[in-house]
Amino acid sequence: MKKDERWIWTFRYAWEGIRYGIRTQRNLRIHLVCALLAAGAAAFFHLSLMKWAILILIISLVIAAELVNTAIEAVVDMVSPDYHPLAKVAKDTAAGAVLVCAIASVFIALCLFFHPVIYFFKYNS
Ligand SMILES: Nc1ncnc2c1ncn2[C@@H]1O[C@H](COP(=O)(O)OP(=O)(O)OP(=O)(O)O)[C@@H](O)[C@H]1O
Repeated sequence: MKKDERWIWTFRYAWEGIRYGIRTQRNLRIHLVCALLAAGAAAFFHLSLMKWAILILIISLVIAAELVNTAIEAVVDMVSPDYHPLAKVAKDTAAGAVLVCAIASVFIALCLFFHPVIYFFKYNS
């Protein structure tokens, strides 16, 4: 394979990983639905460009954390199919990372939408 063709395959493998995550991880699908709802709300409330940027950043962070969690689960299942306390540590801390990002995303969404929602109901009631 030519060197300049390799980056295309890198994208292809990355896309396969994302598709695998969506296919197998229920939580990832839930995060994606929440992300679509948040993007719809952002469009509805005409969020500023800066707020859009923050929203996209936190959505990407949650989805990336979920994909890394999926990767860690796969590696743990491969190297330690039987119970091992370190396998438990790896899976639980990876899941903890997703939880931290998900909780942060809820608080950030509250900050982003607080004023637009207040103004919307103030001037439409
Ligand atoms: N090989 C193992 N050794 C020790 N504990 C394990 C092992 N596999 C799983 N566990 C424990 O069981 C929990 C659930 O594991 P599981 O593989 O079902 O992950 P999960 O987070 O439920 O994955 P999914 O997102 O696919 O539902 C882990 O968080 C961990 O505490």
